[in-house]
Amino acid sequence: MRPLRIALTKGRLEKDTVKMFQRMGMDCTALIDKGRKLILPVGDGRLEAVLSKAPDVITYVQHGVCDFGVVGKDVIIEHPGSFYEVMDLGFGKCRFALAGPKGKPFYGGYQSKTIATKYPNVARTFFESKGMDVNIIKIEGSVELAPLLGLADAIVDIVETGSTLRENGLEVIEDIIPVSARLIVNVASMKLRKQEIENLLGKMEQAKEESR
Ligand SMILES: Nc1ncnc2c1ncn2[C@@H]1O[C@H](COP(=O)(O)OP(=O)(O)OP(=O)(O)O)[C@@H](O)[C@H]1O
Ligand SMILES: O=P(O)(O)OC[C@H]1O[C@H](OP(=O)(O)OP(=O)(O)O)[C@H](O)[C@@H]1O
Repeated sequence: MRPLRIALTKGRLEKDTVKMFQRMGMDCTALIDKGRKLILPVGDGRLEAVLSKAPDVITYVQHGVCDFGVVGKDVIIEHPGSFYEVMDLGFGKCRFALAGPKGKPFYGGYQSKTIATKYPNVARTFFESKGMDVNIIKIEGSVELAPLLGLADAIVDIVETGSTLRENGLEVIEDIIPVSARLIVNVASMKLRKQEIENLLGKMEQAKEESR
């Protein structure tokens, strides 16, 4: 049988996952010294990590080529799919917020607003819940630029410390929803490799408790 495969969101969440694996007593040398390699053994070789972009983590888990995935709740909300979301991993904590130029009232006025975001579904759902009709423009990164350049009235984006907003003359208008990293599991793997998966989940829970 092939090793259990876990798809990791490259970057921030990958680093926090390595720390979690280390607390679980797993050898992460290959993951740390990975160079440009994208599939790496973890621990004794019964687990391998696949490094990918966040939305692709969901794609690989949903198709069953990876048994697990570590992905932000932000990405799960934006790209819903069929998989089990089994654990809040307790890292990658941030929140979705509506933000705009400091001191400039957002609500009110008759003209419909333009919102820039990397998360159009999240933004649409948020404004629908308020009964507000807005124009949404998809931006791929550094969304804070859009109001500065006059493209948008406000943004819906991830906020952690608030420094990116502050340093660019923006402020939170309203918090939307808290976000953290989640462990997702393929539906068939959960049945077919139940014992191995439950074993690993137990160790992850323990590592999470230890990090508190
Ligand atoms: N400032 C932040 N603080 C904490 N967690 C964050 C922060 N920004 C993003 N995240 C979480 O980490 C995940 C990965 O973010 P990361 O910035 O590493 O990649 P990305 O922005 O999605 O992709 P890219 O490689 O295109 O920048 C996000 O989906 C979110 O859950
Ligand atoms: O509140 P803060 O602590 O400043 O963090 C928030 C910033 O972090 C994320 O950006 P990221 O670094 O992922 O860059 P990108 O969105 O441009 O890829 C997010 O999109 C914000 O820009």
